[in-house]
Amino acid sequence: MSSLLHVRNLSVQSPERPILHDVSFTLEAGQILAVTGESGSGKSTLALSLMGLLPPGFQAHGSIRLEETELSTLSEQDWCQIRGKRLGMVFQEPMTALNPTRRIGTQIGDTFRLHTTLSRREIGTETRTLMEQVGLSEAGVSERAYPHQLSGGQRQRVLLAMALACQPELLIADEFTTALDARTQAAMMALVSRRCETQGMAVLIISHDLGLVRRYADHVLVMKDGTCVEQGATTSVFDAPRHPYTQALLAMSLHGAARTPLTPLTVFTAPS
Ligand SMILES: Nc1ncnc2c1ncn2[C@@H]1O[C@H](COP(=O)(O)OP(=O)(O)OP(=O)(O)O)[C@@H](O)[C@H]1O
Repeated sequence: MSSLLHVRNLSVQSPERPILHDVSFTLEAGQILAVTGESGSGKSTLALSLMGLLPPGFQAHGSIRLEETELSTLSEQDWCQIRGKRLGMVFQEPMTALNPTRRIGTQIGDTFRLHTTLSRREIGTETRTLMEQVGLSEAGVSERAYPHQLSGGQRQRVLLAMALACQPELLIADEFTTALDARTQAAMMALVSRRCETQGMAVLIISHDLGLVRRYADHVLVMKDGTCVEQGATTSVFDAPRHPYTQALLAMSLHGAARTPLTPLTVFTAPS
């Protein structure tokens, strides 16, 4: 079976220095891959590369294939056909991603207006269905509400609704549950997992919360200094980590530091 996402030898250079070095991995439909590692290890840069959203001046080399589409060579016009439709995205800070002057129902509907030919009436129905699925309706949130009238968790649900609207093949989620309470986090992850099971959506989730990674991810990729130091099935990596850095990360999480951003660890590796 060929993979949904196929990343080969991805390297990224900022105007000042190399940021990612030769990162390779695959992700199958219906699976959740968690990318973890200390702050500054390049996790967000990896996510931005996959979405064609690297900052100006950054250069990427290598191959990123979404099924048959090579993403690394797409024009900006082609990217607009893929983002929001085949690739859904959710980030940690919902306030910057939402337009403060527009009602949330309109913003969720925008995704349909941009990527489908649904009628106004159908978009209204789809928007209400999505709001139910992400738990906004149950919380009494109206589609006529503005972002500032919502809690952080509710705004994050709006973003998730927008990301899921067009039933993307791949959802990229960068620390999107980090600021949420445990109950909301579990509800959001349950929804995402359900989409993986029922629609075969694949998820690349960036998280430093090793409890969440262990609970939801099928596979895990551990980053350090822009390099993937270890990857594999979550159970294998957690039960028998091979790299000293992964061993140190797991040991640290056992001591209760899992939900705070991971600060650089000093890991002494025997010279090879
Ligand atoms: N816009 C930018 N310009 C220059 N350097 C950047 C920029 N964005 C990120 N970097 C650098 O790239 C490296 C990787 O950053 P990145 O945000 O990808 O790490 P991260 O693992 O996601 O960290 P965190 O967990 O803190 O979000 C860091 O050294 C950072 O300083």
